[in-house]
Amino acid sequence: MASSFVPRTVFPALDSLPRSYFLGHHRAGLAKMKTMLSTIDLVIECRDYRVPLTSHNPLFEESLAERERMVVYTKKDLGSNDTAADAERESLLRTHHAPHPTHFSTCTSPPSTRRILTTLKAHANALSHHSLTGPRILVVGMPNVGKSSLLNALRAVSLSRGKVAHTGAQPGITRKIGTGVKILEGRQLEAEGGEGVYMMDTPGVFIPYVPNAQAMLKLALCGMVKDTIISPVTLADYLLFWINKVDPTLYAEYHEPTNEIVQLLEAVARKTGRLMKGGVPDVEGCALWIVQRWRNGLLGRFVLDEVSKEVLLEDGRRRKEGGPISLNQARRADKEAKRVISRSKKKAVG
Ligand SMILES: Nc1nc2c(ncn2[C@@H]2O[C@H](COP(=O)(O)OP(=O)(O)OP(=O)(O)O)[C@@H](O)[C@H]2O)c(=O)[nH]1
Repeated sequence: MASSFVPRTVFPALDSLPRSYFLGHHRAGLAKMKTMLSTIDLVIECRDYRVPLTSHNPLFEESLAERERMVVYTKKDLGSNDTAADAERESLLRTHHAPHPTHFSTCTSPPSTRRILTTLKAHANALSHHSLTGPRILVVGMPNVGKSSLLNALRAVSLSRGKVAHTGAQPGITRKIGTGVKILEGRQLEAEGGEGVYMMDTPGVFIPYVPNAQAMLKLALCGMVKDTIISPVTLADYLLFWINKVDPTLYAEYHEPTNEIVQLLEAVARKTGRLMKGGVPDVEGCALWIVQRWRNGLLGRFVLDEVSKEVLLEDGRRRKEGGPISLNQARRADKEAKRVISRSKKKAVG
């Protein structure tokens, strides 16, 4: 019965879970970004609002530190429905990133895009005295965080132009650094703006070493890791763990509150007709389906990282102690990721 249901307070440790997804094109993309820095005026670093701490990739600060930076938390609409909690979270994150400007974006919300454009204009106005061609911006972030969608949104709101960057539900849609795309006309700037403000899309770059299995699960749940890397049932189980903490009635149309993922998935299979030969429930297919529903905001909207003054302080301290990550370490992580992917492919074939 719902009234006697007790959600799990801890998720199993899962020590064997892959912890790396740092691929060759991530490393190559980052190295190229580094060589381009002298032609860049501003780096926009995107992080996912649902995992504001976990989606922080230290590689960007280390490799692109010489340039001014703006932090944009994407997919704000998928984060929460609690206005007071959002306001507090946003204020803490703004203070945490100061003096870098921080924005919270929903790619389909013109007001949030306009706020970013206002900051970009101010930045460009301050710069354009010494730039002949106009300011250049690089947008960086983890895979699937919403970089291309942000670029398209800025261009649509500012110039009423259509989509130029490819977007998609899986990570790795953008594989190469794009040519500059205009997001502001020179005449939209107060000072001499040259040809306008151009933005370059970049491939998503994953964190070389994910500190623990829970962090990997959070990143995978938010879609930053290909769905073939972690078993869909494990991912769905992690989602169920979170939904039960937030509101177990979110899946009431399929099952009463439960901590048993297979029970829930079988109920989903029966209800939605996802059955295999002989009427066997397609548990894996249903696992992917419910994860996808959550990613689309159809199974609750909530933030997976706790954000408080203490947590932010502790996170900053831990990262400082962790020291910089060299590209050699990243290369080793790249090899490890390839091993993990090849193992998971073999498993899928077997
Ligand atoms: N709900 C919601 N979905 C978003 C938002 N921004 C992006 N998305 C979705 O997130 C997915 C990934 O977006 P992309 O813009 O392709 O992400 P990316 O960072 O360019 O991805 P890579 O190619 O892996 O680097 C797409 O399905 C987008 O529609 C947002 O603000 N809200």
